[in-house]
Amino acid sequence: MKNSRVFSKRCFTSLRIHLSRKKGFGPWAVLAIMWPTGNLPICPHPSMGEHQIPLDKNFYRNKNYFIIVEVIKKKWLISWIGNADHQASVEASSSNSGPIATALLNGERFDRVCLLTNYGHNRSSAYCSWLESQCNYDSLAVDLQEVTLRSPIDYASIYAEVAKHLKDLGLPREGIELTFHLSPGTPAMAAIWIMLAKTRFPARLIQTSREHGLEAVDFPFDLASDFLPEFLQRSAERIERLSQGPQESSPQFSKILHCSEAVRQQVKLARRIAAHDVPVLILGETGTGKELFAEAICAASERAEKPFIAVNCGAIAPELANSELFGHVKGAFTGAITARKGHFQEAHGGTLFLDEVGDLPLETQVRLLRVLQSKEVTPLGDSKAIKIDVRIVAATHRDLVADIAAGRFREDLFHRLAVGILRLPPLRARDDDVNLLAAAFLSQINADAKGRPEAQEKRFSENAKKLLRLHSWPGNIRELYHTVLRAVIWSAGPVIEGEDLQAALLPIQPANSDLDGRTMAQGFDLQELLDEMARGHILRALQETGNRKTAAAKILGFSNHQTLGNWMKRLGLETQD
Ligand SMILES: Nc1ncnc2c1ncn2[C@@H]1O[C@H](COP(=O)(O)OP(=O)(O)OP(=O)(O)O)[C@@H](O)[C@H]1O
Repeated sequence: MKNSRVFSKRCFTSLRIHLSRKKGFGPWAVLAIMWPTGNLPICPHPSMGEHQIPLDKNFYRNKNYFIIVEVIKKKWLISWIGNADHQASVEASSSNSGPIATALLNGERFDRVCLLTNYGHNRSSAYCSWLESQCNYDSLAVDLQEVTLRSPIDYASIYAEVAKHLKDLGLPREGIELTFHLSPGTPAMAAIWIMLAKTRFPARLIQTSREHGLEAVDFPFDLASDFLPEFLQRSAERIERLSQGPQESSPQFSKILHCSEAVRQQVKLARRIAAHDVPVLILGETGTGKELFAEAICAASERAEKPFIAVNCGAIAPELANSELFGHVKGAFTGAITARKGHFQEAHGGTLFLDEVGDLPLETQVRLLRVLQSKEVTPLGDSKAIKIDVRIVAATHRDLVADIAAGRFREDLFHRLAVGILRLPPLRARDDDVNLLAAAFLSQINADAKGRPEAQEKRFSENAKKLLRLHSWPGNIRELYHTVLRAVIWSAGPVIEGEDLQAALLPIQPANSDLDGRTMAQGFDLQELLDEMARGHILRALQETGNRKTAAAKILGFSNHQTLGNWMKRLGLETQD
């Protein structure tokens, strides 16, 4: 359940529901009306179009209505055909139908079943016909893919063939929920499924056995997040190796004010990587100076005299992303009255800064990867590819490791962009940088104000400096600059007192700030803070599921509703059955 709105104490006599492709909701979106009790009295067919739904006014009076937008994903099962499957089909014993048939007969329904086989054509086709006849689906269509392996225990060829087949199927794809069946085939085949499911092709895993029937397989680890941090570390080492000869002192980096060791390291890496014409990925919270670093890298590179085009990918409407980046010809789509060059063509010869690259839709990520590989762009509606020579510097504040694991960011694109990685630390982790930056901003503001009749040369009191050090700066350097500017305005005399600074600090902090809105200076009880968060999330999950504990437990990642019950008891939450 992705999104819901509560219409409190309102009555509808009828409701017009428009089913459409919604931004970010994948291909199928279902609007339904849901009772607080969890019933679904109306659930229109998940197809496009408008539905007029009559409602009984009295029946609905004084109740809360939830309008639910739920994504219905198509379910695909992918599996090898194993020896046990063949045997079951030949022996036709009712007690053992083999791993694949067991999954189809005892589990949820799949919209598509794709089977890989390294057995002969006749045997595998016969098995598929048998499987179709066994399953009580109205019409089960099994796709069979014959594969040649060096051997059924040769990891390299299993990996190459499976990955190729999944790519040919256009996976991973929004709107498709993948399931891999681990039981058929060799242990090497199972190992490859696990590896792919945890990295490039996020998928659920299942297994079957005679004793336990069908089971979901859960792993208490995540390859993407366990592996990628190490990869990031190795990338920094790779940049060090890339650099040869004495380090130039590049004045272009002088705008990056710092005295902390953490930033010094990043500037050193950036200086070196500027000299190599490779893509760069800059990671860091908002306001940490990612764009400043990108500009300095461009200015210190051989492309300094060529265009530097900065694009905020997060600000582009998803449906316009392809045309913005790659351009379009006249009439390519409704509204394309004239042809337009994309940012790639505008940056030809120079540097393209893709800020918030993690916000690009998956389809644009695929095109971007293709452009980076082929060094050619094809504007929308055109058939001719245009050669381009562009250096990419990308940046994001998002946790790309989590995005890759969740299938929101393509791992192959990540590797392509992350030849050089810079990780900009948040301001709170930069030792004395706060005071240095605040002093620099204050003297710049003093200098700008000079000559104005009411201008006063301002300085910080010791108390104000202390407060600067204690604040957690969730908006980082951007927040620091604006706070100093506000404090200059608030302070009546030449000294910025602690109270002036306190008044200038923004009271609202983002929900994901480390201390949930509190500063270190205020002090906090970690356990109490965690319990408070847990209470909030549990109540939200219960509200969204109409108090159905099993469904709420699933949302919260608990294995069953008893675990949720235990948490609720410990946190003093009443069960509202
Ligand atoms: N080390 C620094 N020295 C001086 N000014 C800095 C420094 N780092 C950042 N700034 C300034 O802080 C502001 C925010 O920096 P920038 O726009 O580069 O951050 P960002 O990480 O790209 O932010 P966002 O993720 O929101 O796009 C800019 O005005 C920039 O000039």
